[in-house]
Amino acid sequence: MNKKALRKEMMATLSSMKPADKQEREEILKSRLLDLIESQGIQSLGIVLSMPHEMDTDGIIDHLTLQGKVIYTPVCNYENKQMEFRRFTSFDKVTKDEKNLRIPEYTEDVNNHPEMIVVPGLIYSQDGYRIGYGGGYYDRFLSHYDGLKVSLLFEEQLGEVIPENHDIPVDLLITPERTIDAEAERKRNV
Ligand SMILES: Nc1nc2c(c(=O)[nH]1)N(C=O)[C@@H](CNc1ccc(C(=O)N[C@@H](CCC(=O)O)C(=O)O)cc1)CN2
Ligand SMILES: Nc1ncnc2c1ncn2[C@@H]1O[C@H](COP(=O)(O)OP(=O)(O)OP(=O)(O)O)[C@@H](O)[C@H]1O
Repeated sequence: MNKKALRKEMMATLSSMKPADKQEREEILKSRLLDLIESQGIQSLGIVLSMPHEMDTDGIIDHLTLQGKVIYTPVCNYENKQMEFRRFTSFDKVTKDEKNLRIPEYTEDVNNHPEMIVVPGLIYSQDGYRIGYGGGYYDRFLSHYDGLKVSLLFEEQLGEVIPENHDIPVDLLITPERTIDAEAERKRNV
């Protein structure tokens, strides 16, 4: 199957998850991520404002904002294909971009080097390679980023991903069941 068909299939799988079941697993993912942030002493992080079929990030963002962590969310420039991370302060100060994605209202407070970035995606291999939504926004961005890269996913999203030249793998994969040290998997595979 090509990447486009794989994306479509995974979107359908995610959309067909029973809401109660999805919510229960998201709660586990949330607490696993919060534990990691705590144990690593992370103060600043980049994370998406989720779309309906995605892993819900609003609860995570709420919790971290209350803890005083500094949150940045992505804003895409669809012309030059670049992405930057803008400071998020409140859900009252969120607007929509031209593709209907939620973004923080304009602020000059941009930080492209938060300590951790939660990287979105549809399909992941155990060694941290990823099929995203196809813009290449994260791959381009991550080529200049050297902090901790973490992804949150359901077990159903683990599969085979054939790495391409520009693909930047993540360091850790968190599922409701386990945390996979993707970097160690890569070392094991060479
Ligand atoms: N919630 C959330 N925000 C996010 C992402 C994400 O995965 N989730 N992104 C993660 O990268 C970035 C946005 N990614 C995008 C990827 C592709 C297109 C896009 O141009 N889509 C085409 C259709 C592509 C297709 O053929 O399926 C379009 O809308 O015309 C837009 C945004 C930043 N913000
Ligand atoms: N570092 C880069 N420099 C230039 N072009 C890139 C880079 N990374 C990705 N691209 C281009 O972006 C397009 C989409 O890439 P790809 O299919 O790997 O996206 P993806 O991994 O699904 O998305 P994302 O990285 O946004 O989650 C491709 O045409 C690819 O060549």
